[in-house]
Amino acid sequence: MKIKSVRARVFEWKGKTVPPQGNFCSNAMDLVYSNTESMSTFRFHSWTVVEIETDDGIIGLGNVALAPKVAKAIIDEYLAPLVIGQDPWDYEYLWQRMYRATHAWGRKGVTMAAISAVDLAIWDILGKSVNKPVFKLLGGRTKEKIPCYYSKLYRTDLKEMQDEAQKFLDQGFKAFKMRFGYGPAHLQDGVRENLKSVEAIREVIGYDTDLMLECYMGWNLEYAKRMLPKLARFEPRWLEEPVIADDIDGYAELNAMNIIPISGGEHEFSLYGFKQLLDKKAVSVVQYDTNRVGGITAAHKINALCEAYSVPVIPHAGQMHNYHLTMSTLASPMAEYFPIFDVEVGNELFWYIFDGEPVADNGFLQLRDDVPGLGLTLKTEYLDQFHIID
Ligand SMILES: O=C(O)[C@H](O)[C@H](O)[C@@H](O)CO
Ligand SMILES: [Mg+2]
Repeated sequence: MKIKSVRARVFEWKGKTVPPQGNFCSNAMDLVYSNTESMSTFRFHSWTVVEIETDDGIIGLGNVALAPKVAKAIIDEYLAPLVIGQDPWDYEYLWQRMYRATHAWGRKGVTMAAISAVDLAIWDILGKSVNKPVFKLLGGRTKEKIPCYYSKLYRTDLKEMQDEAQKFLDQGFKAFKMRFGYGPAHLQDGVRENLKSVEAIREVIGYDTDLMLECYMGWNLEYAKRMLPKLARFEPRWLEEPVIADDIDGYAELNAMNIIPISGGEHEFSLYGFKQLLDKKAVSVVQYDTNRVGGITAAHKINALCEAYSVPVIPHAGQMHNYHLTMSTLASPMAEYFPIFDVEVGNELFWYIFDGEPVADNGFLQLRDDVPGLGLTLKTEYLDQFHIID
């Protein structure tokens, strides 16, 4: 079996969107002077879909959400020629070809995300070629079903947030992630607002349910150090990305305070990046995303690394490419889950592009043994609401 063609298309959402409501999630731009458009860097309304076809007619599907147009250019110009004509079963060799050929200017960020998309499509082909779901090629079923946490709860009106939490508590979710709206720029008022929002959610979900707190890199080290003791009474399972991804020492310092476990990794790339985080004990929960970190070939290795360091892996965003790794890895106890919503931040766009995503049932997800590959197909229902760049 040989790879015949690689097609990367950008799906730009042109349909209805929910307008941003104030600062509904702190983020790295909050600390930059004159940031009137902080939320615009945070929302992403397009996605790159990669289809790789083999000479025996199998089509593998991959995807990448970071900087979609740039990712497409990297795939078209640099990655496609490296894999066309090759045997997809040589996936490690192909991964190394892509990684090393782009190393001088790639390594992390959008290049690694583009490599991820190609790698995902290759694994989809492998599964389809032997009629097995990808998780069966990675070690198989390590759990009967995957526990998942409800991920949304952006900072809006507190009553609205409470109603949202109640609705999904009633649907059986036993773990929730909420977002902070405020950071250092909002001074003491913002500190109070942040605490009020966590209190409001705990009021609804109680203390027998897990609660995770997301900063999305919108804080700095000094602010995070002040916040940790104040947040401890709410018993969060983790505090996510308190500082920017490059401040690994900052993560390590916060984690060493041993007040709240610190999580991160959704903006880290490659096996080496994760080794650094683990060596420094910078995170207590690893949250790579398979469509950024180097695809399944890289994520599978990172899982082994995390197992050896006894650090759990709870990948970013959920979605099929991550669920297969969660299912096949004992070190991965849970998945993130974005439900179907109107298009707002962008995570939910996955539902509009692909069919095959499992729907949570009572706080659990199931992967089927009888669906080969990654189990995704392109959805036709919303096609007319996308502008597609071929
Ligand atoms: O952890 C997450 O889910 C991410 O940080 C989200 O993708 C981001 O959009 C914040 O909601
Ligand atoms: Mg996050």
